[in-house]
Amino acid sequence: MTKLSVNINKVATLRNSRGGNNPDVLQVALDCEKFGAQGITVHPRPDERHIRYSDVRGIRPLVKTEMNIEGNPIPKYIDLVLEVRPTQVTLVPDADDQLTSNHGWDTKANRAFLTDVIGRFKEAGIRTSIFVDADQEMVAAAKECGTDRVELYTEPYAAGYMDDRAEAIRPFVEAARTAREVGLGLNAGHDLSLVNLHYFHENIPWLDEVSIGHALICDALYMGLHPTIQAYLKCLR
Ligand SMILES: CC(=O)[C@@H](O)[C@H](O)COP(=O)(O)O
Ligand SMILES: NCC(=O)COP(=O)(O)O
Repeated sequence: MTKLSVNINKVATLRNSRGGNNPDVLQVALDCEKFGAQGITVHPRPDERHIRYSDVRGIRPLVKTEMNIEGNPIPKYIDLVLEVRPTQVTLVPDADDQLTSNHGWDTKANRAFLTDVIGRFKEAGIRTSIFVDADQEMVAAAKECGTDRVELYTEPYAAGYMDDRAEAIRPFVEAARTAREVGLGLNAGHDLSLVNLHYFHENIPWLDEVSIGHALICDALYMGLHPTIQAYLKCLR
């Protein structure tokens, strides 16, 4: 079974645009679960322009499914994750001022650093995942860092889907096979949508989790949050 984890960063971005607490990010997290989401993802950035560190602390006790915290393991992020103890932490190599995530880790060049950070989170009983490009070498090297899972960065798949979806999925199937062979769990995310999700899942049915935010929240503007979450779940059946 592939779990759908809803990334609620975009809801926080909307709230932050006016100050105040509308929409209420904590309530949206609860409602996503009520409407069928099997996890909640947040990605606090150092400048807190999307989800805030205080949101992460507020959401943790409310989430009854799985909580996934994504981000660059700078010291204050590591402290937050160890304090909040989510189900899963996903390490993403974002620069401070990056608009959004746009690449995975070089797991060979950063092996010592990643091994150390992964070890600290695993010691605290937190499942770990490393954000990687669809590159078999990077997936295999992620295993050597001691992580439980990898998350494949799917933006290139989403970008290539309309032109030639068979070609766009190819490196992802290869990377996913490597993950399975070396015994890593498998997540995926970034720009997955109602257009491209079903084909992705059909080709990689052993996926453990997808985390989806931007397209899902956009769809919810038209369809409503409950029908939207149900539509995404249908793509994963
Ligand atoms: C790692 C990843 O792909 C997501 O966490 C994504 O970066 C979230 O995007 P925003 O923070 O831009 O909403
Ligand atoms: N890890 C990917 C994620 O959480 C959501 O990415 P996106 O759907 O907002 O592009």
